[in-house]
Order: sequence, then structure tokens, then C-alpha cells
Amino acid sequence: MDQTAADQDQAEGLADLQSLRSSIDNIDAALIHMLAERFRCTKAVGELKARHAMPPADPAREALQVARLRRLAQEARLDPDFAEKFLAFVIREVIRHHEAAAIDAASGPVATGMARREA
Ligand SMILES: O=C(O)C(=O)C[C@]1(C(=O)O)C=C[C@@H](O)C=C1
Repeated sequence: MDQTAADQDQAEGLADLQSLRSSIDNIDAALIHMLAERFRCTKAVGELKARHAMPPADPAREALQVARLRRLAQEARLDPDFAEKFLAFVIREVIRHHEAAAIDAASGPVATGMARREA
């Protein structure tokens, strides 16, 4: 391959890389927005659980979610072990938020500032 052909080959490679990176950036943005929506829902779940004195974690529900996500991952040709680890990572964070919401609810309106707002 002469120098001109090598330069052209590299320019094509760079253009392909840029195009793929642009798709990756779009996908990452979608993932962030989807995660934000999920955490908005789980925040409401955490507040509901705290109000009704329900435990933060629900292992039976998690078992169903793991089985479903592993099946979906397999169908999508994504590593099911990775899908399970990703879900566990997200749920661990959710449970941390639920626990904080339960502590807030248990410490009552004074600690959360409601008494001041209501006065
Ligand atoms: O569905 C619930 O009960 C939740 O609290 C949500 C959620 C989740 O993030 O999907 C989090 C913790 C539970 O252990 C199970 C599921």
C-alpha cells in the first residue's frame, strides 16, 4: 500500500470510528435518561414503602426481575451474567435510597423540616 492509499485508509477508519462513537453517545444519553426515569419511579416506591412500613428490599420481586432480564438478555444476544450484574448494581443503589427514605420517615417531621414548613 503506498502512502496515499494508507492515508485514505486511515481517513476512512477515522470516519467510521466517529460515526460509531456518535451512535454510542446517543445510546449513552438514552441510558442516562432511562435510568433517571427508573430512579424517579423507585423514589416514589421508596416513599410509599417508608409510609407503609414495608421493607426496603423485596427478594422475591428481585428473583422475578433477574429471571426476566436474563431471558431478555439472551434473546438480545447480551451476556445474561452481565445483565444480572447490572440489575444488581442498580437495585443495590435503589435499596440504599429506600433505606434513607425509611430513616427520614422514622425520624418524623421535625428532622425532615416539615414542622418548620408547616409552622
Ligand atoms: O419493586 C420494589 O419493591 C422496589 O423497591 C424496586 C426494586 C427495583 O429497583 O426494581 C428495588 C428493590 C427491591 O428489592 C425490588 C425492586
